[in-house]
Amino acid sequence: MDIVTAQEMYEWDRVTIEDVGIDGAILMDSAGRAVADDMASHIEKRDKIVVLIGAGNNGGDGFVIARTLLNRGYDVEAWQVVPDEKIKGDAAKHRSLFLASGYELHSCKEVGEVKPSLEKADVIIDAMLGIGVRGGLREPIADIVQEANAQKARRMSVDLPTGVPADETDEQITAFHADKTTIVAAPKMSAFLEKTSSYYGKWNVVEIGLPSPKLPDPRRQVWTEADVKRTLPRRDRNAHKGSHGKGLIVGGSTVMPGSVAMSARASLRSGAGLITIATVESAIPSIAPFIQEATFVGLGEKEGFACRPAPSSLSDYDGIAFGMGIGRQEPTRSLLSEILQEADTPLLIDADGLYELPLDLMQKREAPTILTPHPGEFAQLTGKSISDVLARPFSLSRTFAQAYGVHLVLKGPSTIITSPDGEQRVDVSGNAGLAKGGSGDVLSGMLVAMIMQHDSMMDALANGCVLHGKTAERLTSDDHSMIDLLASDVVEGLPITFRAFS
Ligand SMILES: NC(=O)C1=CN([C@@H]2O[C@H](COP(=O)(O)OP(=O)(O)OC[C@H]3O[C@@H](n4cnc5c(N)ncnc54)[C@H](OP(=O)(O)O)[C@@H]3O)[C@@H](O)[C@H]2O)[C@@H](O)CC1
Ligand SMILES: [K+]
Repeated sequence: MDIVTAQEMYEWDRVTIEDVGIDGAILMDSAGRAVADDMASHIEKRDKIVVLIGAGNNGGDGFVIARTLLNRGYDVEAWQVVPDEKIKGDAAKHRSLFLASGYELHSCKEVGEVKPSLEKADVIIDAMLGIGVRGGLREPIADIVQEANAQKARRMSVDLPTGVPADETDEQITAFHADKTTIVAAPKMSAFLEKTSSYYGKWNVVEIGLPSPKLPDPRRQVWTEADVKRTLPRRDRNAHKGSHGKGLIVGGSTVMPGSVAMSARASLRSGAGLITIATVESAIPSIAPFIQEATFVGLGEKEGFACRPAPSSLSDYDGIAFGMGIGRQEPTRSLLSEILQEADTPLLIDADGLYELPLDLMQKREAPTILTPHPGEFAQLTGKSISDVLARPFSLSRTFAQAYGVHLVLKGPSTIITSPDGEQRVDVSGNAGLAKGGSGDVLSGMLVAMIMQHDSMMDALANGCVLHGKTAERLTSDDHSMIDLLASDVVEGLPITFRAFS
């Protein structure tokens, strides 16, 4: 499922109308009818429905939706919240069709006129503004949004909640707070951003008749369960332990010995053939009983933290993860520098490994490098503030991944995975149960296993993220709550997820 910016959506409309020749008013009719069909499945015939209609094409969709629902016998009051002369083009055409069909159109210049209807409504449909919003809301729309947000009615938005821009934004916004949004054709970026996603409520996308083969590829998509099922490698009957990769997990310290064990276990539960843990010599006896399937390499240590030299024969491994519980001390960072220069296999760097990362060495690597920061770690890597990262995760990820030639997994409620050439995939699985210590260690372990089994790095990373999130979702819907779920529960929940997906 592609994710678009406003500009990309306008280009899709242009291609459809100008290049393919589908009439704009017909397209609007298809869009409005598709949205009406979707909303009708959430509305009862006895519900009092108010449709709020703005001046642009979002309002045009609103005229089609109101007419379609009235044709089907729903109890609808249509309210135009802008002066007649503002309505132009295809929207004006659908306004005429609405009136010519014999339906009543109310209009208001200020919120007081529509307020009694909003108070009586069971459902408020917002077709005031879509991707064309610019700047803060003007009156009377600002007041109407506030009034609608204060009602008990179910709020449903067409394409976007009014006031939410399609794209990344630094601005503070006031917006319609939808319980449900029916998105037209493709989700817009703002559905995945911290500041704006909550305004959408539950959302889904309706198909409106755009010609897929002709639409420019935004190179940004939601990675769905179906995508995982399609791309997850199948196991060959003749496989042996070497077929699925030898992985090396470098991490841990005397004060944090457990995280490497968790990563290793997650890696093995995700199909890695063999896993070696490289950790400080003194921690091995305490870790080993918890992970009988792994082999160990002892690292030299200074005051409990790992130091050079790196494990010999790094090239024997098919994938390496570095950083979990390793600490941020200088000797540890020298160890990473050595590994960055010597490892000619995919290298994933997480957690403490991301601290003061030598970016120049990363740029020089020929084998893939994968970084898995959360927003705080990414802010430190880019020199931005966390709020900048949360406001512009798509653009900052793309710029960074392209500049340093890395695969970036920017973790969050919407995890954004970016390739060195700027392709992006978004994983929306998971829940607040994952916001715990150890979740990142589990994900890193899973990703190393995925990298070793997939031919495509992007498939590996996106599949690993979705399988991680889906496991948490399943566990919190069955035996656990988001409060008690532990990272180790996720590891032990992996078998059922893999059975469901493969
Ligand atoms: N091609 C098609 O037919 C298809 C179109 N589609 C639909 O069209 C939508 C995009 O339509 P759009 O481009 O007309 O923009 P839209 O969001 O309606 O807003 C423009 C109006 O808002 C006004 N306005 C702006 N900012 C404002 C503010 N802060 N406060 C108050 N007013 C403000 C602005 O006024 P102006 O600034 O021009 O005076 C103008 O009148 C899209 O989301 C989808 O629903 C799809 O169905 C696919 C097919
Ligand atoms: K809207």
